[in-house]
Amino acid sequence: MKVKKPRPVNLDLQTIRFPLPAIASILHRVSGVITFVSVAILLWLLSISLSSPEGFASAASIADSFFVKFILWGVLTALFYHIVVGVRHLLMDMGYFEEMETGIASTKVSFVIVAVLSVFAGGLVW
Ligand code: HEM
Repeated sequence: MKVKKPRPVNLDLQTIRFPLPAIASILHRVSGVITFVSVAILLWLLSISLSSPEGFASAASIADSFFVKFILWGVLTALFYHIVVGVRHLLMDMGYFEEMETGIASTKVSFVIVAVLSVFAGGLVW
């Protein structure tokens, strides 16, 4: 079929403005992937720590560096983000927050909850 008038096409990602719920959705997928990868690493660390008293000591020394603590904090923040925004997603599946205004408001509330939990995660790690 031939289109008479060419339709406007904008594939330049740098000029597309995403609404806040769209950004939250993309980050939710990213946080899911981070959680998926980190589960394997955390299980490996757990198995070392449970293997023997020496194993526990070496797992504790691995987790003692600033770099590893920073990664652990990031992993916990990604997990909290995934859970909080995931619950919001499930509420949307039930029919809540489907309009643009409530969608944006619930996204902002989710971000604030995640920020608080992220500070809490920092307290746990350090
Ligand atoms: C080890 C734990 C978890 C892992 C590795 C994980 C991983 C993922 C990944 C990779 C996705 C993206 C799928 C996609 O966008 O195609 C996803 C989606 C989702 N996750 Fe998780 N997840 C975990 C725990 C949870 C928890 C505790 C919740 C609780 C609310 C949750 C809620 C959701 C929801 C609602 C979606 C669908 C989002 C959508 O349809 O766009 N997840 N998860």
